[in-house]
Amino acid sequence: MGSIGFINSDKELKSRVEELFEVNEYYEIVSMDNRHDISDFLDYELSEILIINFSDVSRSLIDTVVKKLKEDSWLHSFGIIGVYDDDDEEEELLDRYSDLNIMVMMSQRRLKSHLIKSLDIISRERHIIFQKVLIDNLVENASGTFLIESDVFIASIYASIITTALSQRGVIAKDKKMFMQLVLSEMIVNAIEHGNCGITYEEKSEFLEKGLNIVDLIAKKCEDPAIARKRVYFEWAVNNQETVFVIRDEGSGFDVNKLKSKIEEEGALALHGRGIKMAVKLAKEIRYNKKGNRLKLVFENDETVHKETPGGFDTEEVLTLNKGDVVFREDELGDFLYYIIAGTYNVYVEEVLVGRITPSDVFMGEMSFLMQNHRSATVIANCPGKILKISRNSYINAIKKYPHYAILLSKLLAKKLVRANDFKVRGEISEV
Ligand SMILES: Nc1ncnc2c1ncn2[C@@H]1O[C@@H]2COP(=O)(O)O[C@H]2[C@H]1O
Repeated sequence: MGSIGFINSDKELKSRVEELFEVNEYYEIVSMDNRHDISDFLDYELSEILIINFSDVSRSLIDTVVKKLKEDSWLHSFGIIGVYDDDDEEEELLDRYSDLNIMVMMSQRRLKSHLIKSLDIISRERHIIFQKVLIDNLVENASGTFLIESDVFIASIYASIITTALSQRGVIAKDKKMFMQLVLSEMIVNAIEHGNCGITYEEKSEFLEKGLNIVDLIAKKCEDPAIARKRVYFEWAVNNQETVFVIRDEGSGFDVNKLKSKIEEEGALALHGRGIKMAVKLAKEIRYNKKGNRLKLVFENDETVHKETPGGFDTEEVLTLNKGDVVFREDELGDFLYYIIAGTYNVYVEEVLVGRITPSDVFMGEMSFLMQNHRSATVIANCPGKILKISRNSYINAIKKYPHYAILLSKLLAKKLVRANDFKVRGEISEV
């Protein structure tokens, strides 16, 4: 996962966060409290996760991140874990920084219980998120299921993982991402609260009126092992036209007709949270099963969204390939580098399969491109795919403008080498 950047100038918070990482061998944290270090870190580490203190008095630190993102949002496609102190309003912060890919926001109180836990989930599911390790194919269907425990914070992480992936794939517009994330996370929270934990609206209101937090009510319910064992099943499937989500819980359901008539009576669904209100606006279809413990939401894909490509290459030619198409042949002169938008590709040397290239490699054809000589292998599309053809001139110009493109290419080559070593040792084609 590489280093995780922590942007913050609050000394007390710094030591609290670093303490959490000390006992964890898996992640390495780099704390930064000045613009210069942040700039360098973002350019050269190309980190996947940043932790940002959004209550930082030194706002210019956050502005540095925003500026970098504006320069090249493809290169800096990291997810953000936001922390704030209790004087700040989470919703206000989310609104203010809606351009940033905030995967989860947590108050400083929750750091101990949720920071490492959130990182673990993002790290486990990272294959479906980050642009540079993106899912194989734009044209093929993709689907998956998450099993979610009764933890309200975790719900929002899963919702953001999937909406981040959809937005990066160009399935939903960036400005819609935040709303879809909110809808899904509220629906999952409903399934946890009212489904698995069996909390009634009356019980919830009573608890809240006492000034208590719903998180504590859920924790209290989970003292019963039978409730604690229950999970929410969050399924997603995306095809060329639409994205379907199914949220199912293990509770006893509720009277769907009663909800329907309440909805008709109250028009704007006054009694039911912002999640349902937004879902009604955004979704093409919302359907509960009879029992009321399974919700299906269908969203139409946004056809007008352009999938992000690396900055500086916007005018290059996009090639569409079919299975079996030859991208280039061994020994040809290699003047172009290819950015992989979609598809998987087999690599043959003297007709022997030696490797497989996927979008996680980001580029292909970099070897002869860099060394100005002949292609080291023949590359053939393994399924329908899309690639961006980048000329030497364009790449060199991009490096002049953003020197870290050179670092990115070196990092990718190093990864490929690790994989090739793996292939030599184990004789199998693995994904790094
Ligand atoms: N063993 C390998 N595993 C994965 N990709 C490879 C391997 N060997 C060559 N390639 C890729 O195939 C490309 C063939 O053309 P290039 O030599 O320009 O650049 C090469 C790399 O992008």
